[in-house]
Amino acid sequence: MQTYTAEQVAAHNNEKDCWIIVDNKVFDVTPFLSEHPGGKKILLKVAGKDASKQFAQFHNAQIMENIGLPLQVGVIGGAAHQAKPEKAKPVAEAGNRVGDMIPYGDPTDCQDWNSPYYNESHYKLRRELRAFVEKELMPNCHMWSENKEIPREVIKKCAEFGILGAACGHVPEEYLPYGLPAGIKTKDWDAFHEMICIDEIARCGSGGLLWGLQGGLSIGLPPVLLFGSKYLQDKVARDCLAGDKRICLGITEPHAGSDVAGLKTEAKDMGDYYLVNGEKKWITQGLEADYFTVACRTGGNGMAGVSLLLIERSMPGVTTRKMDVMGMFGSGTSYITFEDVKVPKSNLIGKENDGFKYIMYNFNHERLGIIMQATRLARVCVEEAFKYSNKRMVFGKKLIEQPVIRNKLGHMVRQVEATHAWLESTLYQINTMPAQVQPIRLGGPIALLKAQSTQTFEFCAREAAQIFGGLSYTRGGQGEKIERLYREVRAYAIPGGSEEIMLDLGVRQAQKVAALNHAKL
Ligand code: HEM
Repeated sequence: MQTYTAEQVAAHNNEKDCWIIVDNKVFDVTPFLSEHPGGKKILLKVAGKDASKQFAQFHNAQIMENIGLPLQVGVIGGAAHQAKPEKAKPVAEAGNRVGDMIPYGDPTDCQDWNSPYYNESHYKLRRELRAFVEKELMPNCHMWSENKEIPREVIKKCAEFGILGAACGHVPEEYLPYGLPAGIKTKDWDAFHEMICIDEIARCGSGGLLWGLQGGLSIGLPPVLLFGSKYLQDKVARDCLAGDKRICLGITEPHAGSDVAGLKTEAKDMGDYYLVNGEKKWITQGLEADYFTVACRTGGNGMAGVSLLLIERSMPGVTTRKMDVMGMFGSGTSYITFEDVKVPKSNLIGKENDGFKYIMYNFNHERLGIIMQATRLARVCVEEAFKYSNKRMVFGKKLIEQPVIRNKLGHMVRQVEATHAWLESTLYQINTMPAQVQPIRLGGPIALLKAQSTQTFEFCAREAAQIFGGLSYTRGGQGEKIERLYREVRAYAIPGGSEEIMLDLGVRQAQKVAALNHAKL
């Protein structure tokens, strides 16, 4: 790239020829003057000068990446060598340190704390994912969210990186077209690897992106993998994990949400097929799904009469329509109708009338996914708030110098760190506790932890929004992530078991376990 001296740049100082310097990079902003959302005059005031401070004050990193860099014409002499490296130190030389060391912007194990939970494979995974997410997802995340669509080729790229394969727990090697991320073998894959995958993607600060990539897949495919026949697994698993087909889970209905056992979608036994009629609502990734793992009533009332069927879009009578919702843009939230759909008996997942058991089994995995996401999204609020408080000047001081702002940050941090520590301790149980006792021992704590994580997320989104002020009320720009996250909180606090149901379930389960343990109550 061409090098210039500050004196050379200073000559480009008028409306017809306007250059500026930001962080030792030289930009020709002449063609951008009348398009600049902040105004022409403000740019002309710094024409030919170093405007690094002003740029940092009003823009986020994505603006430099997407709009600034295409205007770059050179660097300040020797800056190619002097330029600050992107990261404080190359991660490879910094032990387990990952990220920019923004206070609490990453889990403590990434910021020089010792941890009993992670080995080199976890750090390798984190580093590789971070580079992938920062290059392929983060710069365009806001645009996809505003367009309410994640391009197919992005989903394919994520599949090729192994991200889709990583979203469904333990997947047999034969169904993983691209293996797992960072070359990790299936036998070595554990709950912490899964958490790191979600954690790194969630750094984009968009639940819609996460759900648009894998929100349906991570809950729709596991029942097929765990309980479906080889025929069904062969039919769907590889294509879905390759990002070529999509699958979703259809449980919630207009008349049955938390009350799963009350669902009404009917699958009538017609001999060699089921005739399915009913409606499903708020189905993530349903809009473009090729396959639907659907809870239907095959027996009497209540939980004993529910079965899971794999319904295919190609079957006549399946219709999906886009729902207009508050957030999670790009995740394909849909309303689905099944009208006289003939579903072959070979598409029954597991045994007839055992569906409720499968759904409940699946819920712990689903809830852990929600917890991992909500905890990182809350952390994004902390990170953004810390960064902004360190640059925003109010009453002659940086925001961080105001005790009231430090108080807000303190409350945010203590909740995120407590939630993350509880999550890690729970994942350690998933890795080490015998599988057969996990549903009874972990169902309650996972339910309570889900409520803990979503309330933490809600608190942090609110407090970060207060710190960002009007910027968090504005779509795009510096408060972009906070504005989006504030709208996405409900998508975490309600589905997968609302906070109210979770808190109640957690205590009921505790009573059950206490009885089994002959607790002296
Ligand atoms: C490469 C150079 C620059 C580019 C590509 C650029 C781009 C942008 C963009 C995309 C926005 C809209 C941000 C939003 O949606 O919130 C914006 C806003 C703004 N820019 Fe720039 N800008 C540049 C340089 C500057 C400089 C040097 C200054 C100050 C001297 C400046 C001052 C502002 C201001 C005051 C706003 C409005 C901020 C707000 O809405 O809160 N810009 N700029």
